[in-house]
Amino acid sequence: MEDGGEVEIEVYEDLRNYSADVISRACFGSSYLRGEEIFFKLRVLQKALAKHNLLAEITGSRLIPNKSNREIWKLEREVHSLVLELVKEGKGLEEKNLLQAILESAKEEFSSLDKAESFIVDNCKSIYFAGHETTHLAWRSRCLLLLALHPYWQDLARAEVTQLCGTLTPDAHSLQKMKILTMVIQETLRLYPPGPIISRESLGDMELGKLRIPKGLGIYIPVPTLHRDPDIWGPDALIFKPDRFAHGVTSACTLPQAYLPFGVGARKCLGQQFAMLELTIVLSLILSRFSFSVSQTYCHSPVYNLMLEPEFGIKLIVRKVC
Ligand code: HEM
Repeated sequence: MEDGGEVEIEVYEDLRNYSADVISRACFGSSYLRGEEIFFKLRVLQKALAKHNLLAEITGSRLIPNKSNREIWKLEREVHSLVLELVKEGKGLEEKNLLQAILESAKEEFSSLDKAESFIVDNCKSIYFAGHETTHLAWRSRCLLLLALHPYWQDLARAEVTQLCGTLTPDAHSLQKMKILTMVIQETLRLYPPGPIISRESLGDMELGKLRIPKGLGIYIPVPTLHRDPDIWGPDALIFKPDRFAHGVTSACTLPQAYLPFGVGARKCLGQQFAMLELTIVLSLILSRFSFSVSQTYCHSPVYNLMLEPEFGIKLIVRKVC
């Protein structure tokens, strides 16, 4: 792209691949290309699983050998063997990565091979869903889209990056000071939390206000509903307004516990700091090199595929910043 020139880019798929690359390197080290193969299969599995209606499911329906369940089982077997092949390849390697850490835990925890294998495969799947799709959705797509729609905030964030880094790559010192970008990310996660539902199971009979909750009941917390409630965020709850976070979450709303982009309690997101850092680095790099606006061909249509995804991708008009 020449200085001053502009080009239309469908950023969603490119950024998804970038995300797979980052998390594959972090998880699988030098085997990241094989990691990407696994991520690709898991993506297909994610789409197949999303066809189930979470809230209106009949108990046991996932055990019926119909076409959709057979497809899911086949994919699960394929992912299982791919992960185990990768584990065999990685055995004996000296490098320290997440996969090696999972292998060591499995060795310590389980004496049975079957249980150890399920533990390894389940953890690899969790990292994919938890670490790859979420971050991808949160920033590469939604942050860029919201900044493209709000040039005022885009200019402000770029000015901050330029002031802190000049022509240099952001480092640990400058990243810590990026207040505007942090506010933009927080506000994006409020309006578009990548994990729209947090689930829990009641471990015992309990009462919650006037509700009686029996043991074993599945509880689904609709995060976007809490994040857009005017009683909590004020009458401008639906508006993109990053400066509501200028003094942190506590001052941004009347009930800070209702801000749940990374979940809550003991099972809260393990990758929160990693994700925030990754978000800030990539956004600052993009902002320092390009300005962008939304293409007229962009069609806003979020769909639920276990995560909220833009059905037709995200098209931006991108210009080089001189
Ligand atoms: C913007 C990016 C991200 C968002 C919005 C996000 C959000 C979430 C949410 C909502 C949960 C469920 C928490 C709960 O049930 O209370 C979760 C769990 C988890 N996340 Fe993230 N996540 C992100 C990035 C990452 C990354 C980059 C990693 C790993 C490198 C990661 C690893 C995990 C893991 C392992 C869990 C399961 C924790 C457990 O069950 O104990 N996440 N995340």
